[in-house]
Amino acid sequence: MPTIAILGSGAVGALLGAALARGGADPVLVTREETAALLARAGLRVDSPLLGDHHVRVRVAARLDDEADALVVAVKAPHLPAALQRIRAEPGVVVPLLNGTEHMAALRARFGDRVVAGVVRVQAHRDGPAHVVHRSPMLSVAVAAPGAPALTDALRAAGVEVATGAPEADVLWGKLTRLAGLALATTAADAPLGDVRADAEAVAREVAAIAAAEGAAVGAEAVVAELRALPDAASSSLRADVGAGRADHELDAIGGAVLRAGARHGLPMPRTAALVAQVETRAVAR
Ligand SMILES: NC(=O)C1=CN([C@@H]2O[C@H](COP(=O)(O)OP(=O)(O)OC[C@H]3O[C@@H](n4cnc5c(N)ncnc54)[C@H](OP(=O)(O)O)[C@@H]3O)[C@@H](O)[C@H]2O)C=CC1
Ligand SMILES: CC(C)(CO)C(=O)C(=O)O
Repeated sequence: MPTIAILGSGAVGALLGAALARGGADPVLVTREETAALLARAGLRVDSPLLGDHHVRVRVAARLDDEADALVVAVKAPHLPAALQRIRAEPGVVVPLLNGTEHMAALRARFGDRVVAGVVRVQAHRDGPAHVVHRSPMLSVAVAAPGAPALTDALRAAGVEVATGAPEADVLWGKLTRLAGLALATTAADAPLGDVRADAEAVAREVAAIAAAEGAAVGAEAVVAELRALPDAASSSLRADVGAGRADHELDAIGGAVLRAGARHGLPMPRTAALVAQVETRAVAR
């Protein structure tokens, strides 16, 4: 059985850890000391329309000292440098599931070409450190070429939908193009998608142009059609984080990364820039 470590025991890390544990794998969640102690004592409560509502025990540690076949990285971007200090071993493959693109360089500086891009599609949040709430049955992971079979075989066995083999740019920019409009428009207005569809679609078109410049096969109209198919009530974790006054929101990893890439390619990003500025104002005011 491959050894899988997950850095971060939040919404994504805990949900995948719970799925893997229930699927018969023996993952270890690497997380902060206090959280590790609590999870070791109390285990993890999961409310999930996909996995069922259950209580599960998952191994936890505050550091990864032992070899692992795969390391999943599931912390928010602002915590990445500090969280990486906990990884003292050299995992066989490292698959980050962060939103954004710029974490790839930081991870490659540490782990070299063992880093394989990944993204997760899920709507989940934590209700305290030992309780994860999965809000819809969607849970899918995409891992770019050359893949990470030690991880993806175990995820499939645990019932998680997995796609593999697409080029890295398609995986990262495909997710960011789908996310940026939804995240920036809902957060800038502090409103659900139904109230801000025009902004979300305008940003998606601007980001799709960057994705194309980055060599990703991401069709603007396909993304806009997906946005149109989302319910009016759809929202984003960026909106939830900024609304809750969390300092570790991912505006820079999402909007900042998009604007920097736009500047690199000389592409105008007027709607994205305006929404990023509005979110910054909201975040500072809290
Ligand atoms: N939630 C979602 O629905 C989705 C999230 N994502 C992406 O997944 C990534 C993770 O998000 P999410 O799981 O929601 O985030 P959460 O805030 O729920 O969880 C983050 C986890 O990181 C841990 N952490 C923070 N600092 C450190 C540190 N120094 N050392 C070890 N662990 C640390 C936190 O620990 P502690 O428990 O102690 O606070 C927490 O367990 C983000 O990039 C997000 O954009 C992508 C798609 C959907
Ligand atoms: C849009 C969503 C829920 C898709 O996974 C997401 O990634 C986020 O809000 O951060």
